[in-house]
Parts: sequence; C-alpha cells; structure tokens
Amino acid sequence: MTRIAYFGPRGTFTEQAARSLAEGELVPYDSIGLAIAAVRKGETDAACVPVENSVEGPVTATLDGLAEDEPLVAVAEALLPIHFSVLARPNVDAADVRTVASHPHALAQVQRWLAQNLPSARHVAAASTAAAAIAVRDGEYDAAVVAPVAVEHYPLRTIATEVADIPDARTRFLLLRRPGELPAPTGSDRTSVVAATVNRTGALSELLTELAFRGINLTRLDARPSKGGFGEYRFFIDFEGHVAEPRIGDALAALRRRCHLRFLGSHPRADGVRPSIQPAAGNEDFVSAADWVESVRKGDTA
Ligand SMILES: O=C(O)C(=O)Cc1ccccc1
Repeated sequence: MTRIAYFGPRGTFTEQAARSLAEGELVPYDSIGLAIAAVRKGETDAACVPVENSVEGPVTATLDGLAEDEPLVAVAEALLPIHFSVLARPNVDAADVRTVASHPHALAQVQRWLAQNLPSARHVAAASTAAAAIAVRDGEYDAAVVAPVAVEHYPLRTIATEVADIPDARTRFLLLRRPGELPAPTGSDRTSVVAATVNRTGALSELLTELAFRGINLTRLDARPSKGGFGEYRFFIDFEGHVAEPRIGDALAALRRRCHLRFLGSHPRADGVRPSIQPAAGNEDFVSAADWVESVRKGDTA
C-alpha cells in the first residue's frame, strides 16, 4: 500500500490535506523536515506538507527542505480554508486559561481573537497545532488553537469554534515525491523552481524578464537565505503552466542558461485557474516558430 508521510501528529491541518490528496497509509512525522526526509529516504512514497498561507506567507521549513539535499518534486496540491477551534481540558473554562499554545502560523491568524477573548493568556509556540493539543492534554498549557478535527483525536473540550481573524484564510499544501513520471498537463497547472543567481545587479530581474517576455504569470516569489553567506539568497518562483508545454519548456531553458536551477515540479492547480495567454505567447506560436527555424536550416526560407 502507498505510504504518505505528513506533518503530524494526528489531527493537523496537513493530515486533512493529505487525506484529500492521496489514498494509502498516512504516517505522521513530528516536523516538516522529518516528513520530507521520510520520502527522500524511501521510508514513504510521498510526503504532504504546507507550503504557503494567505496570512503568514511562506512555510520556510518546506522551502528550505525542497532546496537542499536530494531533489523532490511536487505532484499535487490542496488548498484548505483555515478556521480554528480552541480546545482545553474538560475541567478548564475560558476564564481559567493562562497559556494558549499552537503552531506559529496558527497563532498569527488568531491574534485579534485571542486579544478579545483570552486577553490575559500567554501565547506559546508549538511544533504543530496537534502538538499543542497534546501538550494541553498533558497539562503543560491551558488551551490549544487547533484544526477542528483535532477534537476527535484528543480528550479535550471545545471552548470556541470558527475562530479566524481573516475569514477566508487559506493554506496551500504540496504532495511531494521522488523525481519520476510527472503528472499530465491539465490546462490549469503550476510549475515551481528554485533559482540560485550570482549576486550582481539585475540578476533576479533578468530571470523574471525571461518569464515576462513569454507572457508567463508568476503565482509566487519568495526569497530565502542560501545559507552560503550573509546577503546570499535563493529565489522560489512559481508560475502558471506545465513543463510539458512548449512555452514553459522554452522559459525553463532560458532560466537554466542564467542560473543554477532546481525543478520542483509541474502539477494541477487546486483552484483550477487557467492562464491567460498573451499575444504570440501560446504553445502553437512557440511550435510554429521552432518549425520555421528548422525549415530555414534545411534551406527553405519561405
Ligand atoms: O499545525 C498544523 O496543523 C499544520 O498542519 C500547519 C498549519 C498551521 C496553521 C495553519 C495551517 C497549517
């Protein structure tokens, strides 16, 4: 049976995403790095991890995990609406809550709610929302901000539901595999790369211009320290389209000439958005232009 590592323990948002993305045995790991290492080492066939959310932005452990060590590719994504429940031990009332724990991305998304509803509680970062629930169960903290499903896994009482400062917050999750056959293009796809440029004037702008020239719309751009030296960065670039398309292949080849490039996958978009193709930038335009060059090389200049 297919085994899928996920950022656990049981009851995280990532478990929900993993269930929506793949069938098989779900295997929890206590950190994003461990889940990514599991698929890299072959302990599992795939790994499900969060990559970005609409409130806090990039999930840096995932970005760094993808840029380093053996390459992995994203083969699918899920976009989950994020609202939280707040759990406490059965004998603890909201008025008794002095400490509230959760994943930093969760705490960041409920700042206003906590200020209004648990104003005297100290906020404590936990490894994940479900790890916070376990710590509350074990008496370390008084309340946990969690995914609604967590209450099914831990003997805690729900003291609030539908908690979210920003009503339509979403998190995007990736299903990662070791490189192999890519998912087929669907017409609504995303391609991801990580680029390491030399540190000189215009280097990033040149990469982005290669995409802009081809009418390719970016869906995300993040910079992360390369860890090679102060001020050295690598760039995570997501854009519309699939490597199987001539226009995207042409763009990737251009990027590859200009920087160290790691391909992080082409897969269907969860939101189904289709690219708007710019004039003279469709796949047929690239194919007919390449055919024309071929015929010129053969002596036919018509
Ligand atoms: O801790 C979790 O449950 C996760 O899966 C990470 C996370 C945290 C907050 C919002 C979305 C995902």
